[in-house]
Amino acid sequence: MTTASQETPRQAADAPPKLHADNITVKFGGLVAVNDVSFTIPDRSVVSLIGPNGAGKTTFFNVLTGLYRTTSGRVVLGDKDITNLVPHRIAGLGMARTFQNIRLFGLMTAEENVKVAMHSQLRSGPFHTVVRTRRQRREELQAREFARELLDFVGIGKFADEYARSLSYGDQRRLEIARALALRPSVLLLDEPTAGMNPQESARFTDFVHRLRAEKDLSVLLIEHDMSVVMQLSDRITVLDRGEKIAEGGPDDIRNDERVIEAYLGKSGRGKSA
Ligand SMILES: Nc1ncnc2c1ncn2[C@@H]1O[C@H](COP(=O)(O)OP(=O)(O)OP(=O)(O)O)[C@@H](O)[C@H]1O
Repeated sequence: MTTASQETPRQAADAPPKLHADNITVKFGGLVAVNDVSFTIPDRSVVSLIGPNGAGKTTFFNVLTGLYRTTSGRVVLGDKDITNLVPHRIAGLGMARTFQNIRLFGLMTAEENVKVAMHSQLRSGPFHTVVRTRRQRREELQAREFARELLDFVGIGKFADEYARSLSYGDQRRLEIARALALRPSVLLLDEPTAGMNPQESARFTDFVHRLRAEKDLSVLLIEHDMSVVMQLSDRITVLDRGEKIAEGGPDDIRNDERVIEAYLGKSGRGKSA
């Protein structure tokens, strides 16, 4: 049997879709931020969304996670139509995300941050919060164990009792991922996960995503500006420019695609930032 870790990128890219977005258009007044973009995330694959500044990547991401509404088009997760559902419903159905700007509770410990994320999934209701029942105590214990397991998995188990704000930048990013994993997602969306990391942290992060994919049964969608991270991690890359999908393929196809080179460098070769 082939495990996820043994799959070649090509096999992973050909797996059945875990998520598909069909003909997504998003308009802000007169501005078309995303124009008729279709896209799939194959099961247990790493897919990256790249493009110059203002290409529409974040807008597209926000539509997938329910933060923005589509003007038209459809998003399907597994076999469920999730178009324009509210973010917590989409998260509950198996799509978790991290944010470009870290969103942690600085004055809570790392473990507490993960447990807060888990809270929506605990079964005990308000009654059990007032009257501590055996079920509630059991759930708390399980939540604690699962939080510790996730912190170990992302490599910051030894900081479980530290305040989130006292962690290094790279470790805060790891904590964000632990919080997202607490939702037991089938699709994990990472918005510029290496932003602000130094080269060593980025390299460690790349290894970590390889492990994530090998050991957790999930697909990853990445918005990332660091091309070496994108090229090392992605089974498939989708390129947006000015709201349009201009290319899609494996790292080698994208590296050599004329339209992509032009979108990044401009016809005259004057650099646009990635
Ligand atoms: N809430 C909003 N209201 C109005 N315009 C918006 C909104 N969000 C994004 N836009 C516009 O939509 C376009 C696409 O922006 P978006 O942030 O999705 O691009 P991006 O590819 O993520 O860029 P970056 O790499 O700089 O983050 C831009 O012209 C942007 O100004």
